[in-house]
Amino acid sequence: MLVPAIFLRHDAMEMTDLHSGGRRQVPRERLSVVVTRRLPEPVETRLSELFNVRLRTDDTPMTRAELAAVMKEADVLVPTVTDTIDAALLGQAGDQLRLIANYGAGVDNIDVATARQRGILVSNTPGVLTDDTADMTMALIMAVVRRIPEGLALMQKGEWDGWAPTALLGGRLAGRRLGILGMGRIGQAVARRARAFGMQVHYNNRRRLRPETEEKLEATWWESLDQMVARMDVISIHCPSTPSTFHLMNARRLKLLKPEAVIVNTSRGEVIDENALTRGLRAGEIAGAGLDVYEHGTTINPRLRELPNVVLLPHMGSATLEGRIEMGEKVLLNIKTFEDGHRPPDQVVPAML
Ligand SMILES: NC(=O)C1=CN([C@@H]2O[C@H](COP(=O)(O)OP(=O)(O)OC[C@H]3O[C@@H](n4cnc5c(N)ncnc54)[C@H](O)[C@@H]3O)[C@@H](O)[C@H]2O)C=CC1
Ligand SMILES: O=C(O)C(=O)CO
Repeated sequence: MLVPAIFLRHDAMEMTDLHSGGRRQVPRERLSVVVTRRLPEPVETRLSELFNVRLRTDDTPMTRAELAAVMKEADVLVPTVTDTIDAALLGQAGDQLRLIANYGAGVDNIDVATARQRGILVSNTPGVLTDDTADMTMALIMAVVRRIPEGLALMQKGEWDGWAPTALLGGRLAGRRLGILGMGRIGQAVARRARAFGMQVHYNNRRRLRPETEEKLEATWWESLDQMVARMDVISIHCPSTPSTFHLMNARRLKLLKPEAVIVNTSRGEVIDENALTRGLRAGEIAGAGLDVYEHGTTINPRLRELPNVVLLPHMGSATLEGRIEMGEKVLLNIKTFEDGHRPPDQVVPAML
């Protein structure tokens, strides 16, 4: 693996004095940075070299009280996607808290609008986890459509009694219609993979893609999500969790799915009404589901676990060592750029959401 550039720099204690025409290097106090979870070791090491950092010693999430306490002291908070940084916590934050550098692409865990009102910048880690999450999406699509967990269970139980012409028949991906909801970075990476598998790619997005991008992806645009949902064999969700995407896949829309269709979600659980999905799956109105994320965090509808046509993963879409180190690199760059007096390259503002 290539060592990212940020891990090779050693200018932690110096900054260019812009007022003297950039000629003088001036020492300055290091930013105090608090990280809420354990991060891959190279990331923690580099953070410690660059900043006055307080790392988490055990790999448990901070309690709300711990978050409130560190937000009173830090210049920069590095939370992860499971830390809820809401208006109440932001209201108690110390005046010196200037940047929340999220270790994650999704920022639905942070009240970005309130942070902005309080003059606190927010940044995230987009792009570096696109391929990994798209790979996992394809893995989920294949697992559900080709019934991989059922085969696995048979083998693990030692119950396989040999090849049979009619055993565990799934569906062929080639030719199937994939409807992508949210055609941003990950949606487009899924589209490219799906085309390689011979799937027909369709999409609904807040904005239609440029014609050349659409052409390159060989993707068909649907202005109406309802109409797209009703015609697809697979629906894959890649829009962020925002007030406007909450339960976008609600009971009414789930009912539009063809009974042989499957639904996959590696975005955020809140986009699907999980209870309605469970009902639809149990009633045979939806053929299967592959989920990496859940509406209520780790509290998963127990009925989902009982269904053989449902594949559940523990939010591991971006879980590669490479991706997690590159997410750290993004966090480092965002903090360092901010420390140097510029906007973090991955700043998130409410208008983007
Ligand atoms: N499972 C995992 O481990 C991971 C999950 N994620 C999730 O994936 C999400 C997407 O990530 P990216 O593709 O990098 O984001 P992105 O910002 O590049 O793409 C999101 C797309 O959704 C579209 N969108 C927003 N609201 C919409 C609506 N109401 N209807 C239709 N389309 C809408 C946007 O226009 C944009 O094209 C993240 O916000 C995060 O929640 C991201 C990384 C890893
Ligand atoms: O980055 C994100 O948004 C995730 O869900 C975890 O990588």
